Amino acid sequence: MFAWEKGQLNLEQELAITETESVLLIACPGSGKTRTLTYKIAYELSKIKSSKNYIIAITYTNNAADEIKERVELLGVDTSQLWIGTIHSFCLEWILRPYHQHLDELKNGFRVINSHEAEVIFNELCEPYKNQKITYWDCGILAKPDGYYLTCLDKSKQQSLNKIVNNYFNVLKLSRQIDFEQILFYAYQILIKQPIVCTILSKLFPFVLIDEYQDTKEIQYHIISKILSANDGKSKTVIVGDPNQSIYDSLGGYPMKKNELEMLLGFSLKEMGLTKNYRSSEKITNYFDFYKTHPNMISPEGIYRGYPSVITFNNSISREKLTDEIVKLIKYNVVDKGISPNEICIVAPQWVHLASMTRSLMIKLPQYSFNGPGMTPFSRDIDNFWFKVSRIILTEPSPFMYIRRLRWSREVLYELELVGVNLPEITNKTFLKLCNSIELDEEDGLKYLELFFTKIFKVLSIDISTYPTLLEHYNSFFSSSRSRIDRLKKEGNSFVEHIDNFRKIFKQRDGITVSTIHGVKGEEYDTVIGFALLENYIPHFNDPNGKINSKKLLYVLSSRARKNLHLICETGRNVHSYYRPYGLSPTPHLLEYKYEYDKL
Ligand SMILES: Nc1ncnc2c1ncn2[C@@H]1O[C@H](COP(=O)(O)OP(=O)(O)OP(=O)(O)O)[C@@H](O)[C@H]1O
Repeated sequence: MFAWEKGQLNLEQELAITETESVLLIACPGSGKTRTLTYKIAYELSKIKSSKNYIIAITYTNNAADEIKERVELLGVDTSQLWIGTIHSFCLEWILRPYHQHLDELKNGFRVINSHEAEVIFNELCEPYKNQKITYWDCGILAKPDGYYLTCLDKSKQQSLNKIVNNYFNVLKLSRQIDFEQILFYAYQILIKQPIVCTILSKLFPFVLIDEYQDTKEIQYHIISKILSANDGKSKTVIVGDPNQSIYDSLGGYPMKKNELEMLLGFSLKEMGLTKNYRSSEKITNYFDFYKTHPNMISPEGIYRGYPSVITFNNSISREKLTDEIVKLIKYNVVDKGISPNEICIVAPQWVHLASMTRSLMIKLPQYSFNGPGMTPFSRDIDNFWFKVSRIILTEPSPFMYIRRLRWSREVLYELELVGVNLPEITNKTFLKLCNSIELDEEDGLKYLELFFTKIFKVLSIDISTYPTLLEHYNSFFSSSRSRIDRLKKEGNSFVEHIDNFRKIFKQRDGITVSTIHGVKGEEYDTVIGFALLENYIPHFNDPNGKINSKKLLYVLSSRARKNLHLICETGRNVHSYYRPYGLSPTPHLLEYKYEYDKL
């Protein structure tokens, strides 16, 4: 049985790990959820009785899956019976690929399109609706157990949108393609039409862990419950998350109530909690407590508990002086407070505010490097074969990255095997060695990758044009990257094409981070600087649950900080001479909170 040394876990964490019944684990920010999940997975792996069983862990992002998997490996546990990934990967790997023939819509094969490809189709279909101002951005679709729903709240557009979405589905059907929402929808259809699939899967999985349940969609709860409920409660689960940090309401994510979950699962859940915050100072924990929307216990216990935090609020700075104000705060934190630039994060509610801010800061602070948004030359399209190869090509062969790159190599070889490429001589180690041995003198990132791909596949004697899946993925990878780069260049990011910028995507945190609130979910920094904290952005102007969602966003933003927190509501954004002469007002919850902020 997997065991740990005394002091590595607190009592709450230990109880959650050793509990033999199914658990709903409510974890406050910074409570060591990742550590607890890592040990829980290792513990469950060590309890496995049959070589046919798998421990399943569903994470919100592929990055989280990578991080948890590596941490389990570092604990020295054999992970060959661990499957970890997002719900989309889970549905593809365990339901759609093995059982697609049970569904008329998929029985002749299918290909998953990425968001860029979906955008291209929608852009064309929206053309005739230009005068109604309907664009791709209105075409959000949410899969629910009983069908697809539009996410656009503007009722006047809905009739046209229904037509567009119908046409979109027809285009996909004709080309035997499916998108991300359809992955979930069809997976669920297979489970309800073929209960035997649920039975088979439930017998394979003695334990299923669901992370970030507060951002889980209704159909995802149904998919997991259908499987778990098929084993008369013998398959156990831990469902973990924090209802206070549920910020994906607009995408259909919500923390399902315990009794509803139990109804779906057909068995009861023991409610447990992680209440000790190891991240922030007492001052910061007390500050963000105001924004909670669900009652919870939280007690600061970490090494920064007594840190003399500085919390500031500025609602008088003008938009013109905003960059200078942020420069001042960065210098204050680095020079006066001794905080490393890597530990500073600048956050705003929307991407649009961040791209220009990153550029201005890069000019004013050339001595620091910035990890800004909108600089990524290709999307993290984790299901694309060439994206998987790129991860290996664009990362350095360092001891620190070895385990990760070896796993990526294994994934690449597995994908090749799936499409019918036979490489009996090549192991993950030899594939990695081969990638490490190739040297190219090319500065343009896309050309570099093209040349690299050609070289590797020449050495392996693989003609990709004879493998339709590889070719489709190749075209999709390059066309979506090209259009992304063109857009970024038009916006003024001239460095975006350079190979060094491509390499940055997979680098560990390096420099000051600039991100949205949604983007910093799960992360932690010594100092957090938030700006554009204004009505219409927090909450979003068309959010029907705006009041509560605004609190949740402020909760997530403030709870990322270990030491210092700076909140800015600049004046002069979206000025309207009659009804908004000073621009948008600060987010109402910030004004409501009568906190005694520090003065700098
Ligand atoms: N038992 C423990 N003793 C001391 N430190 C701990 C313990 N467990 C976790 N930590 C530390 O607490 C910090 C926060 O942990 P983690 O990032 O896992 O939080 P989290 O619960 O996922 O937070 P959030 O939900 O806000 O993203 C980490 O630096 C971690 O090393």
